Amino acid sequence: MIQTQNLSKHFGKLCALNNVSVSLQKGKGVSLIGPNGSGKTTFIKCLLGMVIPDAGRICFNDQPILRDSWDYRKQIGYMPQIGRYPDNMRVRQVFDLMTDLRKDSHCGPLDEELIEEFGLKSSFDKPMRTLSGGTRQKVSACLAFLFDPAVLVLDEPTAGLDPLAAEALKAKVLREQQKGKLVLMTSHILNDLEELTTDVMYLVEGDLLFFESVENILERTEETRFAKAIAKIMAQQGKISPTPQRKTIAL
Ligand SMILES: Nc1ncnc2c1ncn2[C@@H]1O[C@H](COP(=O)(O)OP(=O)(O)OP(=O)(O)O)[C@@H](O)[C@H]1O
Repeated sequence: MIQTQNLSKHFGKLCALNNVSVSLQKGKGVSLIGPNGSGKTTFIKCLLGMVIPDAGRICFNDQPILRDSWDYRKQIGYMPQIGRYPDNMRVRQVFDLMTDLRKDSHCGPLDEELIEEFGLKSSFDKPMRTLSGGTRQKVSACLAFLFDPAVLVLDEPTAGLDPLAAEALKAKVLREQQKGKLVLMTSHILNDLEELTTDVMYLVEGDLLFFESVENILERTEETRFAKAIAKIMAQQGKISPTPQRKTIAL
């Protein structure tokens, strides 16, 4: 569904992504894991066309993504780490605006399941600037699912959500995955990823350390729990490079 080949991105001298090649398939729950600053958000933004890679190729449904051909993005629902919205717009207006922008390309029914489950309609008349951080996250989550996209990209989806809302979101992600959608997500809360993950994409300092199924990871770490297995890998990784020297390029 999504393939990257030798994807690289530098910010000045800093190498944020270094020759990353992966294949993300439909029906999978891919967790993008790695220490702070390892390139997770940069990778996601490259897929979404929000960051332009310096080198490499991205294919969506076997078609290479070319500059200025953004149509594929309609098939991706994106929940950003921090959702930014016009402060004075009411929640209802944000949803109306998004629906209006998509009315020519989206003809199926809107997926309002999460709006109902979060009870978000009770906040529909509130201006965005007055929302709590968690409610703002709920708006971002509901928008990501609204147009029933084939791919969901969720950057720290449960951060700031109360436990009930986090569980509702996880159950929704699982249902969509079971329908055959591809879900790519990041989180530092490994327990939140446990039920949703089929494969792990592990980045360190812009390098893809491994892309591996959960079964393989459990087997090679001799652990039964996903969170423990990943923590073990992270600890080993920390021992290998206790004072990480970020790769830079000579300009
Ligand atoms: N626009 C930018 N300009 C300069 N440097 C950037 C920019 N965006 C990201 N970086 C740098 O690239 C590196 C990778 O950042 P990125 O946000 O992709 O990491 P991350 O793995 O998502 O981190 P976190 O877990 O903290 O969210 C970091 O060193 C970051 O400071």
